[in-house]
Amino acid sequence: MALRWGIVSVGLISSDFTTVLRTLPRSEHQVVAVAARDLSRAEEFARKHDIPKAYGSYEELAKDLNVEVAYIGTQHPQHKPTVLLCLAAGKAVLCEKPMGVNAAEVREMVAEARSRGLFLMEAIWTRFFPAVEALRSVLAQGTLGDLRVIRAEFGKNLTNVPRSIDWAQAGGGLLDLGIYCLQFISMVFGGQKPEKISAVGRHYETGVDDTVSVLLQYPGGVHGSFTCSITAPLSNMVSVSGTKGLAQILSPCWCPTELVVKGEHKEFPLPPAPDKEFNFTNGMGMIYEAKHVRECLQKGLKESPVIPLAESELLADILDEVRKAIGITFPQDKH
Ligand SMILES: NC(=O)C1=CN([C@@H]2O[C@H](COP(=O)(O)OP(=O)(O)OC[C@H]3O[C@@H](n4cnc5c(N)ncnc54)[C@H](OP(=O)(O)O)[C@@H]3O)[C@@H](O)[C@H]2O)C=CC1
Ligand SMILES: O=C1OC[C@@H](O)[C@@H](O)[C@@H]1O
Repeated sequence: MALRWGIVSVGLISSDFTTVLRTLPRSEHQVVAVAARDLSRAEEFARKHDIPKAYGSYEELAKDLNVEVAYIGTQHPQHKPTVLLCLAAGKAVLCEKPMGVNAAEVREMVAEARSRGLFLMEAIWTRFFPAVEALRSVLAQGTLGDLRVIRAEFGKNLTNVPRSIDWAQAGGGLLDLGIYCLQFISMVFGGQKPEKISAVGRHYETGVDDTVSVLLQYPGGVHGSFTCSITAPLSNMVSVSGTKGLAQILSPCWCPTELVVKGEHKEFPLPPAPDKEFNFTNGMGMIYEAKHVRECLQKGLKESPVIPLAESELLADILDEVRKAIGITFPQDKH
C-alpha cells in the first residue's frame, strides 16, 4: 500500500524532497497534496511535480483525509505551528531540521505526538546514509578500540541566503549547520547527556550566530567538539578517534558518500537520479529517510529508532545551552 504524503510549503527543500519521493515506486510512495501560504504558488508546485491537489493554506492540507503523513518544509520558526496543526488533524509528521527553535518547542511537539499516538520524526537525514550506517557498524564492532574524541565541522558562506542571516527566522549556523555536527557526536556517544558544555563564538551583524565552537564532555572521559559557521568555509568532515584507529566521514559530512576507516576508503554512491535537479547537495540522499519513514509506519512505530524523539529533545537542549553560552536568544526563547 502506498504511503500518501502531503507537502507543507513549496520552498527549496520541499521541492527536493518531492523530487525524491517521485523517484520511488508509486506502489510505495505517492505525493497526494501540497500546500503553501499562496494558492498560486502551491498550484505551480503541483504542476511541476504532478501532484493532484494544491491548497492555499496548511490548514486545508491538514484536513485532507487522503494525506497520511505530512512533510514539513517551512523555515525553522514555522515548524512548530505546522507540526502541531498536522498532529491535531491526525497526521504522521516528518519535520525538517531543526524540528524546533528551542527545546521547549521540541518538547511541546513531542508531547502532542505522544498524547495522540502519532508518528513524529525530525528529518536528520544524515543518519540514514549508508556511509553513516557503516560508521555505526564500525563503532559497534569496536574497530576503533576505546573511543577518545570526535570532531565535526560544518561551515559555508550562507550570507546570501536570507533565512540564514535573519534573526526573526532563527537564522545562524547552530540550528542550521551545527545540528548536523552535534547529531554525529551524540550518535557516536550513544545519545548520552553531556556532563559539561562550553562554547565560544561570534555574532553576525544581524544578531544570529556567525561562527561557533563547542566542546562537549561526555561520561567516561571522552569528549567531542564541533565548529559551525555561516561565513567561513570549514572542512565539513567528521573524525572519530579511538585507541585502535581513526574513522572519517568525508565532506559533505551532512550528506556523505565516503567513509575512511583506518586508512581504508569506502564509497557509498547515491542512487542514480538522471535528469533530476536539486537545490541542495546530494538531494537524492533524502530517499533514505523517506524509505525509513514508510518502514516505521508499516511497523506501527510512533517514532524512529534511528533518530528517536528523546534524541531530538537532547539535541535541542544542548543547542539551547550553547546559544545561552554565546548570548544568542530568539523571540521563541522568551515564552
Ligand atoms: N535536509 C536538508 O538537507 C535541508 C533542510 N533544510 C531545512 O528546511 C527548512 C526550509 O529550508 P528552505 O527550503 O531553504 O527554506 P525556503 O527559504 O525555501 O522557505 C521554505 C518555506 O518557508 C515559508 N516561509 C518563507 N519565509 C517565511 C517567513 N518569513 N515567514 C513564514 N514562512 C516563511 C514559505 O512557505 P510557503 O511555501 O507556504 O510560502 C517557504 O516556501 C529549514 O528549516 C531548513 O533547516 C533546508 C535545506 C536543506
Ligand atoms: O540542512 C541544510 O543543508 C546544508 C545547508 O544548505 C543548510 O542551509 C540547509 O538547511
